[in-house]
Amino acid sequence: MFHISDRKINVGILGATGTVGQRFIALLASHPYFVVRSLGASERSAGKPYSKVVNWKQTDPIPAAVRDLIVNPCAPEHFADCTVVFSGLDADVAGDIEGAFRAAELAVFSNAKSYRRDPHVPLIVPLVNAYHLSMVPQQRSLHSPPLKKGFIVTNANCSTTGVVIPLAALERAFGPIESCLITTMQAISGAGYPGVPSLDIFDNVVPYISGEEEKMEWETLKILGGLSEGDDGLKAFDMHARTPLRMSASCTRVPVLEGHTETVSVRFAGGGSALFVVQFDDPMGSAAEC
Ligand SMILES: NC(=O)C1=CN([C@@H]2O[C@H](COP(=O)(O)OP(=O)(O)OC[C@H]3O[C@@H](n4cnc5c(N)ncnc54)[C@H](OP(=O)(O)O)[C@@H]3O)[C@@H](O)[C@H]2O)C=CC1
Ligand SMILES: N[C@@H](CC(=O)OP(=O)(O)O)C(=O)O
Repeated sequence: MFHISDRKINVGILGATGTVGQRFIALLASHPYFVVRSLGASERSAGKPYSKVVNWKQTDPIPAAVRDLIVNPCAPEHFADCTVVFSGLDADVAGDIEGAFRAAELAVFSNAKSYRRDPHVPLIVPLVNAYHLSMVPQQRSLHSPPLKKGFIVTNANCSTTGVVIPLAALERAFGPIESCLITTMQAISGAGYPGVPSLDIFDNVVPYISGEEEKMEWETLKILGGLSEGDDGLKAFDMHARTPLRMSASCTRVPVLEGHTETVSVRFAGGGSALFVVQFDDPMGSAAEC
């Protein structure tokens, strides 16, 4: 009998020295079929052993399998052994680098925002819209030149991820939502390391996180909306167009180390409303509790 764990898949991590990259390494350390083969970071870290350049912030020690790996520059030729890369790159550089890895026929799963608005890139929260992965063949075929294996898939903003899970469940139970009002209380871990200055966050609530509100409003529509097909035969993300959804988010940062909280108020197109609180421990996407 075939067991998936019999088939090892070599993976690389881009941005391996950062907060998200470290979390990837910790999560993959005892994975049954992903094996971390290559680590990438900036020229500042490249050429040195991982343990010497990383400012390790996880509770468990650096896994033995990666401690002594020499960090590579983020160029596809250093990841020739890999079929998949997970990216925790700084968004300022993720666009070009992830694009080059896709063009080199690697499967790229990114945490950065750079491709989330791309009309051919799925923005996936697995419990909600895994079916959006059906966009991948079109993404490959429209690439110039067309690709056989390369593609990019992104995950969502952490606050978006936490809220779309209950929103999708509510829509399944009670029909389309027509308006949604969210207030977030986001932990400082979401801002990475060193993150928010202590004098700004200690004994305070910071009432604004740059770009966060727009991301929550836009990403929610892409994730909860379906797929439509145009006259040209191309698939498109319909952005909840069949039953328009008005989103309004207000994002704040609170002096909590880990765990975002959000209060959410929704009104259903068919009448009725709901008010709930969602709390999740891991900004990279653990299950939400309502
Ligand atoms: N989707 C989600 O839930 C979340 C997504 N994010 C996103 O993930 C990404 C990483 O965040 P975070 O880990 O906090 O960031 P960090 O600043 O901690 O890490 C950034 C990483 O990018 C690398 N890097 C920076 N510049 C370059 C370059 N020119 N070439 C190659 N590598 C480079 C750094 O390497 P070096 O150490 O050598 O400088 C480091 O490994 C961001 O885009 C962030 O917005 C973050 C939190 C949650
Ligand atoms: N903005 C989130 C983390 C983050 O980096 O989001 P994004 O992946 O959308 O850039 C926070 O500060 O808690």
